[in-house]
Amino acid sequence: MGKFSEEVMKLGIEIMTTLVEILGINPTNLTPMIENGMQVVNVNCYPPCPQPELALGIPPHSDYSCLTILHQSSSGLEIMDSEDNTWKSVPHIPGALQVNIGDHFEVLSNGLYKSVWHRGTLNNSKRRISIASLFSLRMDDKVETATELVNDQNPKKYRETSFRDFLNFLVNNEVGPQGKSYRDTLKLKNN
Ligand SMILES: O=C(O)CCC(=O)C(=O)O
Ligand SMILES: [Fe+2]
Repeated sequence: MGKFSEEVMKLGIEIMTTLVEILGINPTNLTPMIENGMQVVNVNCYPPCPQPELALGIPPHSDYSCLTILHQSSSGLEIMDSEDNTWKSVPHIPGALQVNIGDHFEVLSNGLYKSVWHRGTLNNSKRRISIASLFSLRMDDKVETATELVNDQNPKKYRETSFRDFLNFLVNNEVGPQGKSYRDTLKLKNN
């Protein structure tokens, strides 16, 4: 697990710095913040469920990360397709890793990158394991929308945030299927 996490972290940093480069924003301050950032590893274990259509493994959410890299032992991850508002299953491809944008990069890119709305479903035949590595900046490092991406045609759409702000939100709010989405609380009112 240690070696896997180390390698996934290297991959995550490479993808995140490339995504920053593609946006054409100044990487001078951002790259060291990404390289010194946090990796939270969620290991999810879903036992077989006799009536999977009546339950969910993980309710719909977006990840509080810049980027998430996920390994799944069998299919079960579903993402919301914003084109037609339906859930689409992410196929299980042995050895493949799924890369999702998280809330941080939606804020940084002023909405050019969209945080992925996703959920974990259950099945009635076999235990499923997923390992999600969530990469974010350090606890008190603020993520803010890149000034290069804000102009008269594209006003700033999000307020700045840190991982600690997210933890405070979790303590003070109801989360889960009926709860508030943290990403929505980051959107500025005039958008
Ligand atoms: O099990 C899955 O496929 C989803 C896991 C997930 O979304 C998470 O750990 O944040
Ligand atoms: Fe997730």
